[in-house]
Amino acid sequence: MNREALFEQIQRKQSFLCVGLDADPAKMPAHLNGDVLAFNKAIIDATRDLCVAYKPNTAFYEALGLDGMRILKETIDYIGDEHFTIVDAKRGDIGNTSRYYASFAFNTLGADSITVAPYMGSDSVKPFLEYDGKWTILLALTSNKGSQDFQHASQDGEQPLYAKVMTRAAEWGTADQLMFVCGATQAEKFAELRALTPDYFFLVPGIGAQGGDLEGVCKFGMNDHCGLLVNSSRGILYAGDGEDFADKSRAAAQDLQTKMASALKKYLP
Ligand SMILES: O=c1ccn([C@@H]2O[C@H](COP(=O)(O)O)[C@@H](O)[C@H]2O)c(=O)[nH]1
Repeated sequence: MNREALFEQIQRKQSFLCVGLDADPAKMPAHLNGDVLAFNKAIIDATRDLCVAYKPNTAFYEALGLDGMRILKETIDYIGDEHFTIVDAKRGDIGNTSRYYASFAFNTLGADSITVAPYMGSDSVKPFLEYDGKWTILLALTSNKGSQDFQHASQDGEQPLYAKVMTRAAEWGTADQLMFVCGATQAEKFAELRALTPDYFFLVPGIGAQGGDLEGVCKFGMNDHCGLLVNSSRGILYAGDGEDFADKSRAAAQDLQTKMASALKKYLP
């Protein structure tokens, strides 16, 4: 899916919501007996018209063993082409290995994008960027407390690491093939992040359970293509735990979509 098609979908649905598919059998409603695929399908059916993207985090599927890989693939197939799909795997290795991480996400799973860690530098990221029509989503300023350890640090009075990552990576990939992960818990930095990379989309996790600031993210992070995909995983998936869990998930997604529709009216240039 290209940037224009993504923006068209955002405008049509008045939503830039990404539903995170972090399916945890221990948190799923008891009556599903741990059937992760049935759970995912029910969540997808309940939220399709309210979101523009889905983000399965591979950790939850890897933990299920061989069956998890099948469920991950069947989930992505079930989502279909209308939505932007993000394989949240935070990959990145020497180039020869990254090529196979990229092949898994794009050829095997058929996803639109994969999250990648920038720590190993340009040759570890470039194999992901070689796929036409696919996206690399690079970790820039993550939502967790540990982002303070390295990402906020600067060496010898230079810009902080997150800023260096964004500036350098924008030389490797255009705004039509590269996005950045910027956590909603870092909303006070969004004006700076947007100034560093005016045209790029940001994948923004951290609202809901992690306490991120949706309004701040929208106010300082929106660009003329919206430029934001805001993710919620637990806040939507586990809004209910009874037979009506999908209705509860829909209500949680609807609440976010309503807020996003007002933010688009207020902040879309
Ligand atoms: O900085 C980051 C990068 C990735 N994540 C992932 O996003 C979801 C968030 O889940 P919630 O339940 O909505 O908190 C999860 O898959 C994380 O691994 C992130 O949180 N922060």
